[in-house]
Amino acid sequence: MTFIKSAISAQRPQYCFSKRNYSTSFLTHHHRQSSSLKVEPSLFYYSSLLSNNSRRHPLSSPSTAPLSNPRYQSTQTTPSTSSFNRLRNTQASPVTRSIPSSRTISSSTTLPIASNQQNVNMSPIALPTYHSNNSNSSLDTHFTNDLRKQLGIRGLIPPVVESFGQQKERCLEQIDSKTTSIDKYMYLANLRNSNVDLFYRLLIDNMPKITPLVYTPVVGEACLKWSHIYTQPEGLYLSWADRGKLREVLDNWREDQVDITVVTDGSRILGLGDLGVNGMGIPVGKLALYTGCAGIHPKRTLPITLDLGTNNEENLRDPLYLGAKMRRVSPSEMLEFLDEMMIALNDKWPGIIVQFEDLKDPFPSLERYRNTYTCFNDDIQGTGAVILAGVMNGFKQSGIPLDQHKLVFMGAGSAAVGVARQIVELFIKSGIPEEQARKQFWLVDSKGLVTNDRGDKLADHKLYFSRSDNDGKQFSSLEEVVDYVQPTGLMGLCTTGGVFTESIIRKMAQIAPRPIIFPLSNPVHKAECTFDEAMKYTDEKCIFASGSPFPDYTGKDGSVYHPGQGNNMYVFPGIGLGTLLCKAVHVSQEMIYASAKGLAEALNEEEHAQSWLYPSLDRIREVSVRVAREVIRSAQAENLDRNKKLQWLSDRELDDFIRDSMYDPREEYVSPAGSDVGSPRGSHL
Ligand SMILES: NC(=O)c1ccc[n+]([C@@H]2O[C@H](COP(=O)([O-])OP(=O)(O)OC[C@H]3O[C@@H](n4cnc5c(N)ncnc54)[C@H](O)[C@@H]3O)[C@@H](O)[C@H]2O)c1
Repeated sequence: MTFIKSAISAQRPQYCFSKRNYSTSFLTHHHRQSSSLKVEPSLFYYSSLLSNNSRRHPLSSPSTAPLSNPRYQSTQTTPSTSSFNRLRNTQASPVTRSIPSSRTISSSTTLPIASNQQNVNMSPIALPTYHSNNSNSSLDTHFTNDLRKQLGIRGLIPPVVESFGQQKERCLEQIDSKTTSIDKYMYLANLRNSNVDLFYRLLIDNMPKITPLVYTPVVGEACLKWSHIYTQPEGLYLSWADRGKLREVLDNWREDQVDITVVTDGSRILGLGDLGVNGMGIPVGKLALYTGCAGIHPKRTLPITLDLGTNNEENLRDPLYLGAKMRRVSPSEMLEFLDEMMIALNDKWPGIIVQFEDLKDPFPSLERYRNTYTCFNDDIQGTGAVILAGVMNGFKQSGIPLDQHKLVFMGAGSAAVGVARQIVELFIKSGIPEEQARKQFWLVDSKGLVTNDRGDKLADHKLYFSRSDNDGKQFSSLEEVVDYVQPTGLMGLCTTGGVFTESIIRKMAQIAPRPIIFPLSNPVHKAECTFDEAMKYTDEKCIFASGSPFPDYTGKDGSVYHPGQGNNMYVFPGIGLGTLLCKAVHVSQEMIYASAKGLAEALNEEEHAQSWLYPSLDRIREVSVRVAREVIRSAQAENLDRNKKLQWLSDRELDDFIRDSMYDPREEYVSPAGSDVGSPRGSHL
């Protein structure tokens, strides 16, 4: 049914809109050729069966209706004291009938495929008789006997009717049987494309095991080999060759509504450098985490990779490289391209959340768009928030008052500056004047301590923390800086493994009773020190978090210590979910700060008792609810929210609403005879 919708919408003329600087060259109406559409009766039968039973959250918009553009349309405030439950009961319009967004199967021979993360040719193509409508498995052992009868597919699936539990068991067995990480990655990619619900059930129920195979670290290897392991399209490529026509390219995406996109230009993928379009694994993986961790519906996510050339010689020489074989366009050309993209995206999907990822220079785009569009940069802001959350808990454990902390940062790139700026916010909010708060930071880069009289031209983003109180002294080594500053905390964001030496760590233990040591560089071999080293050289006193996972440490008395991991997945899914649900106009600095506060407060009693800095990843969906709640409250406080109805909910009611909004594939939604047939939860997202 979804592809029927897609085919119909493909024939609709697209709206034009006028906006300053909008190039008229891509303000065209386009009509698509009508594709031939043959649908067998069973599809309609199944569709009506499902639609008759689908349910919808009363506070939500129908899944087929795009979210209103918060910039142009304000949702009326509901000045009511009614509780969430009253809203639930009284505001529910007669059930909005909609076709479930997943676990719908179709039977067609000449339909264009509507695929979640596939960009396919518009012309009718021959399909197998039973093809998925939305990347779902065409024939699923999950289908009940009744459903198989109704669809006329008896005998085409193995006889047994399986639960998610049984299906997951097989998946896990197959993953374990694969010997290389990349084989596991490819198996999961195939599952994501062939059986969306099962993939996400597997991910949600096995977060610590599956996440590293879907995202970091394995996605790094996948990106390095992307052009060689490629089997099927995922995501959308916006190419330099298509500039001036980006709006038309967006029309090729087969979903009516997209709520969130992750955009990379592949210029700085993880710590691996310029990988060009091979960076597509990053937006694909990150959006899988948006769905897994925060329940943003997979149909409403869009991975985008910009093909603006590559300066990677290997790519340029590789006959199988999947992108344009040209050198990268200039930074100003790239900004022009981004301008067009942002306008086109917001024209096609008003209010879409844009998350920038792994751009070589992430600051210009963030500064340019943060107050105009709903966007954020995870490398700067997400990192800043997640580390701030750990630091908030760490400061409490350190026993040192906030205004007496002195923090040395090894590294002064986007992550370091993002983290330092967030901690400044904390200091300011706690009553420390900004000028004083700023002076509690010492940033060191590859040229030494960042000072005003160092002799080189500092990048703009370093200026805020550049020091002039160094009495003309220049420091070329971290140890000299530590001796001079006597810091209470050491943050490593310099991509250079082992620079927190034994001697430096021991000094930290002499300076502070419980020194904060955060070696945050990824992957593991680039970490500034290991958990083992930090614990050993501080006599097990350090407050520790890393970017990459480290094994537990067993202390001298046999106690087992668990290292904190400042993983961005603690915050970005909740930031996206909160922003989406309250329909925020922008993602403000306050909202980012609030996400950190939400994360810091998400620890349960047991985790607090063990002095953890971050909650268990097993509870990530609950953590995302908490983060989303804080993001929504912050947007409300700044009047950036357009979904005013949420203002009338208590925190508990708001949490319930957030939970109810999350996509969560469940058994009961696929039983044709059951009363609750319909979309998995969160269909309105
Ligand atoms: N949640 C997390 O833990 C998290 C999030 C984002 C980034 N990171 C990690 O942070 C690191 C930095 O990321 P980024 O995006 O800021 O990179 P970047 O390239 O923008 O910055 C690196 C900085 O380190 C400095 N540097 C490099 N070598 C150095 C050396 N030997 N001594 C001192 N300074 C040196 C550079 O001058 C630069 O200022 C990466 O390893 C990344 O994986 C971790």
